[in-house]
Amino acid sequence: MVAMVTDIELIVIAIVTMLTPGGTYRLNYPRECPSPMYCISGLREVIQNGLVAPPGGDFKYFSDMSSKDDLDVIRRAFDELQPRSSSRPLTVAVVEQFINESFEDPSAVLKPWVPSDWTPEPDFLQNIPDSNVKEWAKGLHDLWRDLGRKITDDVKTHPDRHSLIYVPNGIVIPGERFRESYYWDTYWIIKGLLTSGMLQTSRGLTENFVALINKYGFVPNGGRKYYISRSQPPLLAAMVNTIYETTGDIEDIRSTIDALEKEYDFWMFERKKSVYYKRSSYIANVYGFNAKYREPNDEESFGKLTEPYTDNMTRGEQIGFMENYTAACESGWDHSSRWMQYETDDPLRFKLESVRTMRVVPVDLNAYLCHVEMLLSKFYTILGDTSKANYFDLVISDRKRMMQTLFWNEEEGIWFDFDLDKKENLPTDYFYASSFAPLYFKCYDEDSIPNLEERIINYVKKHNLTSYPGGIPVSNQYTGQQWDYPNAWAPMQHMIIEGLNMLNTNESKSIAQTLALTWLKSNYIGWRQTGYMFEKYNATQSGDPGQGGLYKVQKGFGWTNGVALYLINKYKDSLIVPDDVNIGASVDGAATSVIASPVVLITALVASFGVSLVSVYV
Ligand SMILES: OC[C@H]1O[C@H](O[C@H]2O[C@H](CO)[C@@H](O)[C@H](O)[C@H]2O)[C@H](O)[C@@H](O)[C@@H]1O
Repeated sequence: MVAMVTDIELIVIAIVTMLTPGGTYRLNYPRECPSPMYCISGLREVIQNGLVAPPGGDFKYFSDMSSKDDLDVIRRAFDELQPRSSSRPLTVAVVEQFINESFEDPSAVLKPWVPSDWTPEPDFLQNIPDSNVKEWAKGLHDLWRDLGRKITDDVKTHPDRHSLIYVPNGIVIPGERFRESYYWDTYWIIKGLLTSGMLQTSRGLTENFVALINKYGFVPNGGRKYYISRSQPPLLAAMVNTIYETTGDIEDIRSTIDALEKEYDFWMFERKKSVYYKRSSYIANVYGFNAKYREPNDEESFGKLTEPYTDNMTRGEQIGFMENYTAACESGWDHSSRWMQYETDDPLRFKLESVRTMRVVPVDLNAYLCHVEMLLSKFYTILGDTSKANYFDLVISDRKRMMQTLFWNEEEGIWFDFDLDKKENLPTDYFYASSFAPLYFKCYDEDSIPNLEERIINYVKKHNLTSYPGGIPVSNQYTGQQWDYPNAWAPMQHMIIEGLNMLNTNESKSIAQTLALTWLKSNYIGWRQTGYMFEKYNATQSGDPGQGGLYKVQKGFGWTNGVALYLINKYKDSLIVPDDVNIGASVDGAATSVIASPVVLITALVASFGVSLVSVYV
């Protein structure tokens, strides 16, 4: 029987209220300046108007700089510079000099950090049979030293001077412009760290998130104040569980449980929707943003990323756009056709201007939260609190019923997002990697889906997922956005490979292995050609980095390395990588080029997609 909304809501509110310290749900919202340079009036406008250019053309750099003195002092100094008459205009040189004198490079407060549990020859390397793979795995393991950072004490003592949020332990960053920690990336980073035997570092990362939950009530998108109006996919419980499965140490649970429940409350109070469908009501979760925290357009790039889209909008439209844009950032899928108008006759079809994230009930978010509920039940059972464990069991069965009704598509044999306006699934001929989230997180009732294994395998075959040389594309729609075709992302490969593996049939395991080997081969070729690991790849060309979106493809790269290390370790006995890779190919002109110039590469990419590439910073 499906409970009516009022019943479920009453139960959820009563019990969550009962569980919340102090009896009521309260979200802290410190009014903080998103970033120092952003809060010097006049300077902010000068930057927004593009009078001065940041290094690499990336305005996020300005938001990441620290002020050398208290903001009031910097403000006064800037006021002094303001032209008193048009005969003394504020010139580029004057502003540049002011920025140089008053602010410092973002790296000043993020010191390179080699985690103390990093060792040159971790155990897992010894068991890799192929020598090329072994050398590559060693190179990946070494990258933890490049991506480790420690936040200096100045950020703690003078928080107003920095956009960075102080956390007590070292962090592992994704790489390049992403020079702070990111929430959901860290789940896959931890998969790799544990492969590398770095338990203490992994625990430190989860402790940092616990500190953020204690401060804000949730984990912000990333470790900067300009990210505190939104979170990212809630994977902290899954991180804790991954650590607990390695250690079996109950302390790993005891020390995080209160924060995990507090975070769960955030999602259940701040990101909840009642959905009335087929004469019943359900509670589901959607991505959104906290207007209480700040204006929706206080984002990190001084409006430079969104300007082209909002220029011709009214103020009201701009606010609606920014709310949905920010909600898309919270999903981690920023940006994607998943959140846009998709009707074929809509002139705004697949245009970022039409972003409507808050009108979509996302299948992956609900699978993540279902998993949180399962883990809270598991953790409370381990801690001996049966009444809380029972409560979460109850919630899980409602969650599964909701997911079966709103997301499961009997014709296609997989789960899809639900459109709140149309009251139906998003078009089922569109492929999105997120459809596999309930499989990976086991959020379904086996009794309600006969032949699940066969259904899922048929779906994989229908979309020829094993046929892509560069990994599974995140979607089958081309929009020029980065969470769309032909980009292939490490976290999605991991989720699909593991989901198929867990189905535990010979065929599903063999497909999982094929997908894993293809992905690793592509990562390896890219690495050999350029010397880098990338944030995303091109599904259509083994070894090529991904493209499109609002910033150029980033190197580093935290979650890609984490997934590669994890999969190398799992498939080491079948993994053989090619010997004859052309070494030295160029990616956006960064590496030494002996075979292709950037122009040749871009021309080749354009030819293979049949469309022009969209990128603000390329
Ligand atoms: O500045 C643009 C966006 O950059 C981030 O998103 C992308 O990188 C993150 C770090 O790897 C990743 O978690 C996310 O899935 C990517 O789309 C940032 O998280 C966004 O909020 C931001 O708008």
